[in-house]
Amino acid sequence: MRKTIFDTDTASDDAIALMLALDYFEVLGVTIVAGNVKFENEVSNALFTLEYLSRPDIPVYLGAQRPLLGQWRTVEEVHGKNGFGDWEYPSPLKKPESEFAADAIIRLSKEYEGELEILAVSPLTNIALAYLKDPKIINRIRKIWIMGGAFTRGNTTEIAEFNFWVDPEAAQIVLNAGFDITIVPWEIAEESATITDEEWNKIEDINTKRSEFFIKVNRVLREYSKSVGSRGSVHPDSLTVTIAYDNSVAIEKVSKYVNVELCSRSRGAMLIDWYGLNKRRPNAEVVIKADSQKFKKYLFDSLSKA
Ligand SMILES: O=c1[nH]cnc2c1ncn2[C@@H]1O[C@H](CO)[C@@H](O)[C@H]1O
Repeated sequence: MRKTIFDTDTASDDAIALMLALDYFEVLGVTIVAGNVKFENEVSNALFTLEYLSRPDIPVYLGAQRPLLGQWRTVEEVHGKNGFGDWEYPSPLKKPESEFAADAIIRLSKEYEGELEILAVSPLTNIALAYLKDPKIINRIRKIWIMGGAFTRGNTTEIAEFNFWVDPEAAQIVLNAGFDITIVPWEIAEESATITDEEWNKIEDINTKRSEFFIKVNRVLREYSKSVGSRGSVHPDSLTVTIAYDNSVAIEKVSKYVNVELCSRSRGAMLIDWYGLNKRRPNAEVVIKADSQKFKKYLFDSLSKA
């Protein structure tokens, strides 16, 4: 099995993405970063998810509790107060590790040199810190799969997607470091990874421990997504993990030089040099079309497991 680290600001869809990652990969660690909701809620959500899915053996490492430089806001309106749709789940017994997330990423990249992949469904602060401490890490990490960026329809500002918006400095550092990167932008998820009412009802009917988990953690996400005009709950992190596992889910991709804007109103905007105007080598593959049916088949298969 391919070896991965799951880097997450654990709320709603992050937890479903973690469930998929546990099915598809050997997850060597879960690293927590500031983003969606209060840090302590993200930690608790990750610990609980691992217990709920009977994987308390997987270590959880605490990472950056704020972005490198900027101010950010958490988005409880999107995921519920605790990030898990206000579900008052029992407190997890499992505890996090004492090693700092960025140090764990560096150590694991040495132990599994050339093999380790990172599933980055969160702001990129932890990965930027790991790179700043040990720049040679770029030669040891096989691949980083990033959920981030919007082409034009920002979900956090007019132009910015949440993960890039929370820590655009970190995103810029990671994108320009020299890693092998694939980016799954926001609009691709909205197009291909939105769970409609009909699909939501089908998930309710599956009636497994996993489907019950899906419904509970995503309840507020669904209401929020519909209130801003999406056709249902949007699952960008789950789509990213599925594309990492089966690249044929990404139907169209382009290799381009990608950067992130750091300034004022357009802070966090994804800048794609479509026409090679900068004469810079492509630093990322960007997914521009995904196979919705194939993604949903993977999701439903996983939710149907006992
Ligand atoms: O409005 C939202 N819908 C879905 N995900 C969101 C939203 N706001 C923040 N996130 C979080 O940021 C990424 C997507 O931009 C996802 O990683 C999700 O965890």
